[in-house]
Amino acid sequence: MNKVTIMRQPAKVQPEQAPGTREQPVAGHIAWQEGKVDAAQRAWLLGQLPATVWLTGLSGSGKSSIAFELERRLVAAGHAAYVMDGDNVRHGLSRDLGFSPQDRNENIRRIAEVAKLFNEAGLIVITSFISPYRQDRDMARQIIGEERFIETHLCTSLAVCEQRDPKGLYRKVRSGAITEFTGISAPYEAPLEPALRIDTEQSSLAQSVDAILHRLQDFLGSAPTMQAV
Ligand SMILES: Nc1ncnc2c1ncn2[C@@H]1O[C@H](COP(=O)(O)OS(=O)(=O)O)[C@@H](OP(=O)(O)O)[C@H]1O
Ligand SMILES: Nc1ncnc2c1ncn2[C@@H]1O[C@H](COP(=O)(O)OP(=O)(O)O)[C@@H](O)[C@H]1O
Repeated sequence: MNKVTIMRQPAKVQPEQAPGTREQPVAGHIAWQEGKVDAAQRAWLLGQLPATVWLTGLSGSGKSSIAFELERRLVAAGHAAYVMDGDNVRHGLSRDLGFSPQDRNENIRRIAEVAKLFNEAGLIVITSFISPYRQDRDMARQIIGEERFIETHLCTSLAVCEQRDPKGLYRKVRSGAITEFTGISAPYEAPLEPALRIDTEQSSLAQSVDAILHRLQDFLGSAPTMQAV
């Protein structure tokens, strides 16, 4: 088999997490299996470094609109990107979960683990979840890895979100048809030091996406070169 030498190791590529160093202990009799392709080779193949743009904000703050436009712009520029969106994930992966703090925690844990796998496959992942609890976002950061985690707070005010009410949910909340609704009858804990903070009342969709693309520049630059010897 050819031995592969990475000529320029990309700064952001993280070593694989060693088994046994995980936060949660894995069940006994399960051994970590090493693959034969590493993160640097995938980066070379795709011409990008993986990252997760973690959008967080109230319902109606613009998460889905920004996520799908960012994905469109990235793919149009030749990048491998994928959106994980709250409503869509709750149709499948998290269809058994509701909106209690415990269920939201499990939802975010699952999403973070999937985002990590997609990052390991080399993709740029855009997640679009309210993710209202600081502790849950910190868990996601830990699972995905600090270097790859770009926390982006859409800080659009509750008043503006409620005025937009794109799905008519706030109206239903006010009539009592929906309980535990973030921002009204359930908390939203704003990030203290996000990588990016965007108020979609002040920034247009295009300006918001431009700001995230700017922050992603280091990941989209030239890929490391690889030489087979
Ligand atoms: N009680 C309650 N609170 C908040 N949101 C609710 C609720 N019930 C339904 N919805 C709809 O579910 C979407 C949020 O799901 P998420 O997976 O992003 O939520 S969380 O991150 O687990 O808190 C959310 O999507 P967005 O409006 O895009 O934010 C709503 O459409
Ligand atoms: N600058 C903006 N960025 C994103 N969405 C905006 C902006 N200005 C107005 N909107 C509108 O606000 C609504 C946001 O809804 P959505 O993207 O579904 O938010 P969320 O996913 O956070 O619930 C959409 O109807 C969108 O057209």
